[in-house]
Amino acid sequence: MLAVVPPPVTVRVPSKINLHLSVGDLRSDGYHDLTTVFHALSLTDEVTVAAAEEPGVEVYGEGEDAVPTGANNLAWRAVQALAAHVGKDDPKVRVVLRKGIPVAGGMAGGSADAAATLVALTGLWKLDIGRDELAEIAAKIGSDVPFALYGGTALGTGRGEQLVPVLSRHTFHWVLAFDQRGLSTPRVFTELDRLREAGNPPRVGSHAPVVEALASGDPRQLALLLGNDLQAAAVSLRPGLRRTLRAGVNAGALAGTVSGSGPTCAFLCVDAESALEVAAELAGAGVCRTVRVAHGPVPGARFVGGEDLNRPTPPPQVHA
Ligand SMILES: C[C@](O)(CO)[C@H](O)COP(=O)(O)OP(=O)(O)OC[C@H]1O[C@@H](n2ccc(N)nc2=O)[C@H](O)[C@@H]1O
Ligand SMILES: Nc1ncnc2c1ncn2[C@@H]1O[C@H](COP(=O)(O)OP(=O)(O)OP(=O)(O)O)[C@@H](O)[C@H]1O
Repeated sequence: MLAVVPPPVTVRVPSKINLHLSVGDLRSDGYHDLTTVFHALSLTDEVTVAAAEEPGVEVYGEGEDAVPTGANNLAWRAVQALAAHVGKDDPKVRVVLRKGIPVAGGMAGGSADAAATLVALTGLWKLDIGRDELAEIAAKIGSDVPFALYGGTALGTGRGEQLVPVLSRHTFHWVLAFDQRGLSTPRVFTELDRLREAGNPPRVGSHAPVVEALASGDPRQLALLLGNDLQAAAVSLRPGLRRTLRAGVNAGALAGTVSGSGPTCAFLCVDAESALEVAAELAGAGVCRTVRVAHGPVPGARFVGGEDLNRPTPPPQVHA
């Protein structure tokens, strides 16, 4: 009898920025308590999973050479975590990543791929597992993985894995400046600890005003409130980011912030038209590798129709 091979499954997954990121002290488990407002952006990765005799990971697109394809790829860790959860040993799966999210850019690209892989495998393996059960598996893979499952705008606490949705009435328009190289997340947290031991870098206040600004939907109000405790550490490790942040505001953005652990800078613009103008001017300013426009909030990891494993990666929008 012929075995029936299920068709490949593709999932699109958003990147994130942190509109507000307050970092507490170092915990005994090596993590820091956080309070953060996550915001999912339309800059996405696509993940296809397919049954295959030769299991493994393939990576195409943004930063493909910097992404491991072995057991430490976060997408492969998701395959193993879900397989263990449902008692499948030796999962025969091929995972194809089409990356649009910058690698080690502070936009949770690897976490996004892990979240997308979990969702895609529920389709491939026909599993009846809801988002909340997937989120528990996701949190074991990384602090940012659960948010990529839900998307939207959410308040994150704990390591960032405990989530509550936040009402956001408006589509906000962003310009993203990718840096030449990535930054290691643990290194940026360690640099913040060092800066705090040496002095008193500024700390962001409460997240409450950011939540109010999101409910009002006014980008000008939100722009005044963007804040990230990791920004001082990212700038300390990559001083050129100061120039990038200034250049975005000089180009007409309402405000700029380092995204998460950096080095990507996110600039909030008044509307879609302004974002295109800011992107064009920033691309010409010579302060970053590549510029993209994006909007948020957008939903979390979602199935995409029309499977084709050989589909090329979409071209970038604006180049520096
Ligand atoms: C900077 C953020 O992107 C903000 O959303 C996240 O906190 C980072 O999340 P992530 O990349 O999923 O991080 P994980 O893979 O969980 O952790 C990587 C490393 O970052 C540091 N880390 C991460 C999260 C956290 N709350 N405290 C930390 O100190 C730890 O050294 C940890 O070993
Ligand atoms: N699927 C993946 N995509 C990108 N990087 C991956 C992946 N799997 C493992 N990695 C490794 O993880 C490192 C961090 O990648 P990632 O792109 O998730 O960083 P990040 O966006 O700064 O993360 P975060 O914002 O969650 O801190 C990379 O340098 C790479 O070596």
